[in-house]
Amino acid sequence: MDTVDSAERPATRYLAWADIFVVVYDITSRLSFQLAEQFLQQIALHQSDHSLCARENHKTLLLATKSDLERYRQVNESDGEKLAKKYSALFAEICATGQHSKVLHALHKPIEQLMKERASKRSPSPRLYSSDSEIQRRQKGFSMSLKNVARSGTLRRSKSPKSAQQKQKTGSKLLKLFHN
Ligand SMILES: Nc1nc2c(ncn2[C@@H]2O[C@H](COP(=O)(O)OP(=O)(O)OP(=O)(O)O)[C@@H](O)[C@H]2O)c(=O)[nH]1
Repeated sequence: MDTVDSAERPATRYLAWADIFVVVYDITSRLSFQLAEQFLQQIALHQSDHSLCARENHKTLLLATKSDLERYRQVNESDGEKLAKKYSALFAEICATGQHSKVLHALHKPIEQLMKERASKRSPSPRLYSSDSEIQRRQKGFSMSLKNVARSGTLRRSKSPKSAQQKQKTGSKLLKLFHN
């Protein structure tokens, strides 16, 4: 995701649906590092309260770019690592203009981890996932509601002969009128 767009809407709108957050800073800019921490804080806050979130869990990757510009470095690699650790994020220093394989590897890691975690949480069979007692409870609840429906139907049906008689009476009155 790119949190900067032409509409200048708040970046927090991504928090509800994102599976993976990639927070990028520039090693030649201390300010970008500080901003990265602010984003990490927002993500951590969101993760502690899932009430607005449709996702089960997330992964966060803290990505430091411009590792080729060593002479302009303002943020040590260890500072990046520490920050990532503080927010339980993955960390990588990359150079966008250099080896693409390193960039790809860094981006692939959180995807891989998330998929593994979700696969291990998912049950191989839905029948095994719900306990037998849970299934029985649901079946009991269902049959109870069926009984209630049937009961209310019987009540209605007990009223219906009366109304059928009334209909018949009205019909015969109308026929008499026509005959007359
Ligand atoms: N040398 C070097 N330059 C980079 C690297 N990553 C990005 N740049 C350069 O930094 C500038 C900004 O890169 P962008 O990817 O546009 O950064 P951004 O933060 O998305 O910028 P905005 O879209 O303007 O907000 C461009 O000129 C890039 O070529 C890197 O790893 N090394």
